[in-house]
Amino acid sequence: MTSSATAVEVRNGYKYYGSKSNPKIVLNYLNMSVLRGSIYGLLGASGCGKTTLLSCLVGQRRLNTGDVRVFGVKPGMPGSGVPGIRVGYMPQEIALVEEMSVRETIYYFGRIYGMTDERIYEKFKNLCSLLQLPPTGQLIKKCSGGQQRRVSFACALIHDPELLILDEPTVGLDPELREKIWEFLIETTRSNKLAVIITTHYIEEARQANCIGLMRNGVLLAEDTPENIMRRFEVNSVEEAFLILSQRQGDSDVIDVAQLPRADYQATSAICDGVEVIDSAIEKESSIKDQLEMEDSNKEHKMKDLREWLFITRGRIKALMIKNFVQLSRQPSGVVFMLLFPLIDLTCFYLAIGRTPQDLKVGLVSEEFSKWETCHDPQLRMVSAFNETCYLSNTSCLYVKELEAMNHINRIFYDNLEDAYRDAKEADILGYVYVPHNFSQSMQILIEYGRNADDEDIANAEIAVRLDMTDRQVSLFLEQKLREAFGNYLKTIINECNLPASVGNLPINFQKPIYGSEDTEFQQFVAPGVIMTMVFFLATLMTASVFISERLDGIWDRSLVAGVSTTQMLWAHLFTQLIIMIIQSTEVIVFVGLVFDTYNRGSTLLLIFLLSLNSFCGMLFGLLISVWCKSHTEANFSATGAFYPMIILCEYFKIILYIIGLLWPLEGMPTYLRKIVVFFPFTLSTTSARNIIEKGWDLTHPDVYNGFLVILAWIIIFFSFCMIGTKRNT
Ligand SMILES: Nc1ncnc2c1ncn2[C@@H]1O[C@H](COP(=O)(O)OP(=O)(O)OP(=O)(O)O)[C@@H](O)[C@H]1O
Repeated sequence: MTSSATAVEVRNGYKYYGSKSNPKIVLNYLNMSVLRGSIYGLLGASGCGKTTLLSCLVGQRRLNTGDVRVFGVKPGMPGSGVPGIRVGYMPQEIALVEEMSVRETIYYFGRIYGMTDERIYEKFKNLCSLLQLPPTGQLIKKCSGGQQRRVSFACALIHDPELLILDEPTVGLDPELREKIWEFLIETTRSNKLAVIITTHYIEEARQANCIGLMRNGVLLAEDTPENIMRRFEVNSVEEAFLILSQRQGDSDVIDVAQLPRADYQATSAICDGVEVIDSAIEKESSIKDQLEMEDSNKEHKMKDLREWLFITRGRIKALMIKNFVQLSRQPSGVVFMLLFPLIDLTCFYLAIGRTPQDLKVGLVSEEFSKWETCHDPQLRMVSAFNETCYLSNTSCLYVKELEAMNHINRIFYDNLEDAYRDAKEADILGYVYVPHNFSQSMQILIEYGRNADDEDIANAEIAVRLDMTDRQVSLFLEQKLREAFGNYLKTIINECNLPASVGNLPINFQKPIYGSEDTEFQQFVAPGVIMTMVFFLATLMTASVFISERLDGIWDRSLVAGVSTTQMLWAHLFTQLIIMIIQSTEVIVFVGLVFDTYNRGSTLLLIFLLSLNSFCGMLFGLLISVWCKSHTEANFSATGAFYPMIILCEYFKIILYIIGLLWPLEGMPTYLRKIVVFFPFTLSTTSARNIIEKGWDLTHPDVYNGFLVILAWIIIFFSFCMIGTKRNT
């Protein structure tokens, strides 16, 4: 049974990485005991499993078999305080937020441990002088390696833990400071019940520990006081003893536990118990009293945890959110990414897409006259009504004038058809318009005789157009403009010939639109989809990158060991980003409204709400990517991989991609696919946005609230998968 004097006990600890069928054994039925009020030096070659063992002690990892007890309870049990307030952990890597100052870092950990700011201040003052911390306002990234290590050490000590676990704390520190740290550890373990487990590559400094565990290939070869170890091997240094022991075990990577010398293998606390490491007062405590005390202490901790849960949770969320904002605000690229990129992207969109094409080169050939200069003759009469007869001549000039009025078309005049055709073939012009020799006369006959005109006149009253149709959007636009010009040409003739206006009209009348206007800008139509997708993926990339950095830097793990739950971490991030998303959405809507004069017939607030919800959804998607991806590269691949199918399949993006020549209308999709894509994050939400903007509908309309419901459903799906993934990872 674990005595109250025992802080840490590992029995038959077995742990492997990799698969069950091909395990890489890191802890091989290891036994270990650490007493309260003592320093335990854990020594061993690189890769022997020290960090893995420590991570099992702080509840970061679990053993595959065997038992770990910290203060008599399994790490991770509710109310155990491990991970959490009872343990101070300094990992091997720095695991601090580079953008935070020394002071902010210490306060971050203090708040996470549930300390009041006054208490943090007091402790901080002491630690500053003890560890010679750098100036309090200095950013961590501006500190030297040794300074960062000292700050990291201070973070592990800030809350007066009962168990201090230090993974190579003295690497990179000068001898004087190393000595000071050891003095501090010896003093603190003597004066209170602090237990310290320390790993170090400076084997000789471990002489100052009360107990040493020599580890190799996942087992403790020996566990004893430094003096006993040196005595047993008849050497003068711990290093020599370790060398002899290692040589005895040979170079084999696998150590057969059963073959270890009994005294070494058992490596029990009883051996280290012999050391006078505990104050006489502590020694005198009876085991019964110890037991009661331990139970009381556990109960007390449980009660305390319950009482302080609200206070600590609030403090932690606050600490995490402050950290997030500091991190973001001190990374100029982050601010640019979140606030400036949307504006830059939108500006590019509004300047590049949906604008009316200009300067379209079209060739003009008219066989009505030999030189185009004829059209500039002020005496030229193209239409003259006389005795109820309307005479037309050279009216190709009239058509050319109509084209000129259109602004979009750059007319290139040719004297013959061959030249125009050659240039069109060379793609110097987009096509040509050809007016036959007796066009005006034939047109006159057609107007006069209608269906009695002969076939030749009907054929000659026709303007021939030949276009390069490879750029479909441009050629469709040109076609429309050429028809429009002909309509205007006809109206002028009908007007000047005093004929009824309806003669020139098609018998179809497009009346005032129900919604929108006849000249609805293409941009106005596409903009909601662009904005929705843009904010979604900016949020995705930003979140994935923040979370992966946090995990790679070790801050995530360190915060978990400090007692923060994954749920708290997620909520803090979600709150932070939600605030950013609301700012971003407001900024985007105000920007497009003011700068690009985009109208909104519905509620702006509802639009901001929809956009924020959409980017929140994108953020959760980023979170999901970060949970399942190990590196930035993997995350970027996943985000990009998801981006294209989503936008290609979503209704409105087909149009943008159509413009750049990649896509076909949604109506061309197989019916089953159309039914699927409506459940994609942007499809119905974009419809909602357009219905708010164009039709002024509110949340009571199904075509508005359906978009909200789909986004909410995705938020729930992403969040659930995030929780599952995070729990699985931890
Ligand atoms: N997540 C992991 N997945 C697979 N193997 C791992 C993982 N973490 C550690 N290992 C392997 O387990 C072994 C023990 O690693 P560990 O970090 O515990 O050693 P260590 O004694 O702390 O080394 P060092 O002194 O260099 O820090 C090493 O061979 C390492 O490569």
